[in-house]
Amino acid sequence: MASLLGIVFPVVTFTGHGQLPAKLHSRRRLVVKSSSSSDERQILFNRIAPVYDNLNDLLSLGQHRIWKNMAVSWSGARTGDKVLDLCCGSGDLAFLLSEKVGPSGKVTGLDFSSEQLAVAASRQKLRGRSCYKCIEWIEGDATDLPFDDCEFDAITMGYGLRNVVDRDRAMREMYRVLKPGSRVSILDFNKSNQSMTTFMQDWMIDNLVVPVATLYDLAKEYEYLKYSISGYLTGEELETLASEAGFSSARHYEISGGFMGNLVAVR
Ligand SMILES: C/C(=C\Cc1cc(O)c2ccccc2c1O)CCC[C@H](C)CCC[C@H](C)CCCC(C)C
Ligand SMILES: C[S@@+](CC[C@H](N)C(=O)[O-])C[C@H]1O[C@@H](n2cnc3c(N)ncnc32)[C@H](O)[C@@H]1O
Repeated sequence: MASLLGIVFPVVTFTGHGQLPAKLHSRRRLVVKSSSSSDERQILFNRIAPVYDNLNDLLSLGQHRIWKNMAVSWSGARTGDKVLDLCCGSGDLAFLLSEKVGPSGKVTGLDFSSEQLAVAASRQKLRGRSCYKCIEWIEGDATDLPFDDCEFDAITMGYGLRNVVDRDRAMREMYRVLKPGSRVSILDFNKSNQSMTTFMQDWMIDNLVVPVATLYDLAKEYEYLKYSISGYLTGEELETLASEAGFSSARHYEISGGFMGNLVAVR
């Protein structure tokens, strides 16, 4: 397991109109723990979809765009490739992939949240570059992919695997649909072995993330972050998960002081 420290001063940008929507209408309160079901997670991501992008920019001071760029670079996606962004959400990594593969390539973004996919499609309409036209959005489950064996030249998964209930099955599906010799690049929070890192992550979520999310009646949804990180796999365990799914090699890189991590596995 290697460690890369990438701290760059970002410019915070807002997608859409730069304004966060007014407080979301409060509905049934959601309590989502790391033991939550797939349906509860689907509800969660549908519910946060309207503010997801802007809160990510605000709460990470724009850093998440750097981490996503790193994940896409590590995927090895090149001009003309056919690539998959799993758990694509509002499409951040899919858009970055389309810039790598260009108009001659093909990007598929898959997610089981219809609301997240609606945001992705609306963002795509606002973008003029020809490379963005090559993206298609599919509503589906990462544990049961609607694709043939050996279909893709690269796969990315940004902040998705931690949220998938059956991670073993998702990893096996990624192996199945990847071409031999191709890579999967999986970006997520890092479940650190360093108690100070874990303390800092929890402190930031409790004292920065959740208070801001509370302004949008999303406290429970963002509290889930902490539970999901504690229920996630360490870098070493992710490397083992990939190897057990059949990948020939797997390396987990810690980034941004160990707050985040990226698994790169080769089929
Ligand atoms: C893009 C990021 C998180 C995506 C994300 C993933 C999830 O599983 C969620 C679950 C429930 C609600 C929301 C999400 C979600 O947004 C990472 C950046 C955004 C984070 C919300 C901000 C986290 C702050 C870090 C703990 C500290 C950042 C330090 C940095 C050096 C400033
Ligand atoms: C935190 S978001 C990440 C979105 C995007 N990749 C990004 O980096 O911003 C996690 C996404 O995973 C999706 N997701 C969780 N479990 C899934 C599953 N089993 N199948 C498909 N999508 C899933 C959610 O709907 C959500 O859009």
